[in-house]
Amino acid sequence: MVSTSVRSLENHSPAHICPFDQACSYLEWAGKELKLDQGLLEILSHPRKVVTVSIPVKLDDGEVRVLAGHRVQHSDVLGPYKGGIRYHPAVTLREVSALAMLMTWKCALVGIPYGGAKGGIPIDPKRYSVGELERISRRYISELIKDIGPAVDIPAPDMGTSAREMAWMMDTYSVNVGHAVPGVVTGKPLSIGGSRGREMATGRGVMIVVREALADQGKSLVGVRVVIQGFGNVGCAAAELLHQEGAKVIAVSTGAGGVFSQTGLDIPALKAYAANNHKSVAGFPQATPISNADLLTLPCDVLIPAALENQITEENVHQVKAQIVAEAANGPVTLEANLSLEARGVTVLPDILANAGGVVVSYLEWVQGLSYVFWDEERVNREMEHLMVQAYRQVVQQSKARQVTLRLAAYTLGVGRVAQALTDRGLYP
Ligand SMILES: NC(=O)C1=CN([C@@H]2O[C@H](COP(=O)(O)OP(=O)(O)OC[C@H]3O[C@@H](n4cnc5c(N)ncnc54)[C@H](O)[C@@H]3O)[C@@H](O)[C@H]2O)C=CC1
Ligand SMILES: O=C(O)CCC(=O)C(=O)O
Repeated sequence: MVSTSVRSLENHSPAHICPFDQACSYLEWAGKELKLDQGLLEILSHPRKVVTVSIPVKLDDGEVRVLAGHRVQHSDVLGPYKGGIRYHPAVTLREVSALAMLMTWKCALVGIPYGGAKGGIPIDPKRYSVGELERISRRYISELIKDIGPAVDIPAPDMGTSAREMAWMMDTYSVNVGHAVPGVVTGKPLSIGGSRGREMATGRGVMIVVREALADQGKSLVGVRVVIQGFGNVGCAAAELLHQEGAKVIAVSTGAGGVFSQTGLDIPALKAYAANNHKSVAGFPQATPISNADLLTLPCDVLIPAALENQITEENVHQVKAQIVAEAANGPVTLEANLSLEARGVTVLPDILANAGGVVVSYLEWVQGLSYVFWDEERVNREMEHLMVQAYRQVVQQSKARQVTLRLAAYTLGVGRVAQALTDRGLYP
């Protein structure tokens, strides 16, 4: 099974592990378990549409730079394409294609009526001024104007983007079509139709599935030792909520390094420190510095990679000491490392389940916007928790029924539902 259009591209991913090959391997694995036809798998392994646009931008010093902006629409069988936009130097078309495919299985798994997409621009946003980022975001969306829309493709934040970029994108789209269209993006500020609870949603979803997995082992979150790689939107929210629930977050990191405390970090203080320290946790008092590599191998109960893909690989998997690995990031554990963890009895909560809280609240934001009725945060959190716990239970049930790990259970549910819809719609055979 080869997706020639995307696979023919060169791979520049960290650790030389191609995220798109990984995503196709997971698809193949699920397809084999489900005994899906090869032709059906062939369709599912190809993104429906791959768009790369040029983004000319005039920098503050007058230099003109032309950036590449990608948007990959993997599947719209279940509904409009849905997925975040990433600003990170390691963005490639292969990476975006892999992440788009994951979005398809994720939305199907949690039962929301969306397909999967992802976007990205290979830039380090820290190296651009706010004005430059605004010009880049607006031009990117202008170039994609015919490819997105509230019933077509709905972007959202991912690494390196936030409500601020979503507001620029919503405004650019709206100005182009001549009226306000809040439903074109999710993860917007509250002032223009954002949803309460979206900012914390992905981290909250991570906390919920970790809590459920611990409960299935007869444990609670209280006193559980947690290590988190990444302290951005997802990692910081997960740390805060786990801390509130009584877990002991003993180490966290950002790209600039991490901090460790055997007795548990003061997360509210660390959050305030990072906010005043260019989003970095390095140098936080009352904690010991730790490298990102050492952080991943700390003795702990729960390890939460919440940054980039391919962080736990064949190289370091044997040093991982956690009992539960919750994939808050997309694709942080490679296929081989995942098999090794599962063989050792480590519970791996797969990305398409563990980090689905974000897209679930994006869906709730879209629903609120389309119905012009906005909910309080308690209601948003309650609806999200219901969908997350339901998805977790279905994955556990599938895992028991098929005698497979949680990852394969989640993938068979997600892939199976898309395959069923494709067949019911008459798109296959
Ligand atoms: N924002 C969202 O709603 C969702 C995000 N995700 C995934 O979660 C992950 C994190 O996304 P966000 O928190 O939104 O991004 P973010 O940009 O807000 O934060 C990323 C964090 O990772 C850190 N980081 C970057 N490179 C690192 C490295 N080499 N080692 C350690 N830390 C590093 C950054 O310093 C930052 O703390 C990504 O994989 C993303 O796809 C998944 C679902 C939804
Ligand atoms: O909120 C969304 O629509 C997408 C979030 C996302 O990019 C992800 O779940 O990886």
